Amino acid sequence: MTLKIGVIGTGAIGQDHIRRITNVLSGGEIVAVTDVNQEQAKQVVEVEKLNAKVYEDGHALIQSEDVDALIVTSWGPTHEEFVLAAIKAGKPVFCEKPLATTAEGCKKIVDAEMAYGKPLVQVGYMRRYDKGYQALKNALDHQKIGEPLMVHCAHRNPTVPDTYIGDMAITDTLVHEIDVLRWLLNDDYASVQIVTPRTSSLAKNGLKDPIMVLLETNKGIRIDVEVFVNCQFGYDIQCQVVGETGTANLPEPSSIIMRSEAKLSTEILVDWKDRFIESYDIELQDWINSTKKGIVSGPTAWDGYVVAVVSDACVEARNSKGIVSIATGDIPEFYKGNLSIVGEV
Ligand SMILES: NC(=O)C1=CN([C@@H]2O[C@H](COP(=O)(O)OP(=O)(O)OC[C@H]3O[C@@H](n4cnc5c(N)ncnc54)[C@H](O)[C@@H]3O)[C@@H](O)[C@H]2O)C=CC1
Ligand SMILES: O=C1[C@@H](O)[C@H](O)[C@@H](O)[C@H](O)[C@H]1O
Repeated sequence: MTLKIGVIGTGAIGQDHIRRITNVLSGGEIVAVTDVNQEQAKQVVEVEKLNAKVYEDGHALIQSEDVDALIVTSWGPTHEEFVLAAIKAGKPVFCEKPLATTAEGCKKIVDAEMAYGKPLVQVGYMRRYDKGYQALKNALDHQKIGEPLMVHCAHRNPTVPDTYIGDMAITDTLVHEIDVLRWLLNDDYASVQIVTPRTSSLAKNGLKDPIMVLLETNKGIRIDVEVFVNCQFGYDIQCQVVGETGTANLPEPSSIIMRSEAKLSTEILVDWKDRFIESYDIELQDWINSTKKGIVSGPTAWDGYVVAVVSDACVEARNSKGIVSIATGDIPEFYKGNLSIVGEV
């Protein structure tokens, strides 16, 4: 059976997911699309040669009998509304990060899903599907460097668009580390502090860029994450775990090593689409397969909620310039069987 999928939001990642489902993956077909920019949605149908109907809005698409499952790739602040509507319609939904822009919004989704009685929601935290992060997790789970003590991370974007404003360094960018590190370490966060170095003269729109995020986990592991979204030189993701008997680093994406013109060089990727291309493919294929089986095997609404609680605390820490405690609460029974299945390597 082919999973008939409707996509809400045909911007950058919406188009990317449409392309991979149409040309790379198996078992799914895009039968419906919508975007507030209707012209763009029509163009995507044309360019990708989709046999898909363009709906006037997300709600009409969700209600359509032609659609089995949904992908939400519209702007972050619209996710909550569409995910709640999908749950009400009893349809599985893959929602790009963030699940909602506030913990309160995510909690409404968690409550609605539990009231529905069956998991329907997967959140697009694709780093859990990255082979590099999976290898790192494997090393930690098998005690290859002893107990983890510290983690040093960097999340660098070359530049960001003018729509990237306010707290997005936290709510749009840092959220990837918040999700993947709790999965990697099998731990949750206890507190956060944010320190701001001198701001880059190349940062636009009043952004304080870079920032340094200092997290502490319940087990006492200390994490520092540099978020620098105008670093100019490339899309650069770093993660080093320091354990009791060694260190383990996230591998660099593979690239040829050149000796030329008296220089030894390797390329650095510049686009997030390329850095995690394989992870997105694996993630969406897993979602299609799991949805057909009627299960959620990737990051759940609970994971999306926890990330939002931590992200809210980070925003508070930045504003107050102090150390903010984090209490994510106990995972409900409902979500226990669904956690971290993609982590088993
Ligand atoms: N997992 C990942 O690595 C990535 C995730 N994302 C997430 O995906 C989402 C979309 O990001 P981009 O594609 O980069 O943004 P984008 O701005 O390129 O595309 C978003 C699209 O949603 C449409 N849209 C906005 N409100 C809508 C509504 N109410 N109904 C229908 N369409 C609506 C816009 O017109 C636009 O075409 C964001 O939440 C972002 O955080 C984006 C990039 C990478
Ligand atoms: O999710 C993503 C974007 O939305 C976000 O704006 C970037 O900072 C991240 O690196 C990218 O992975």
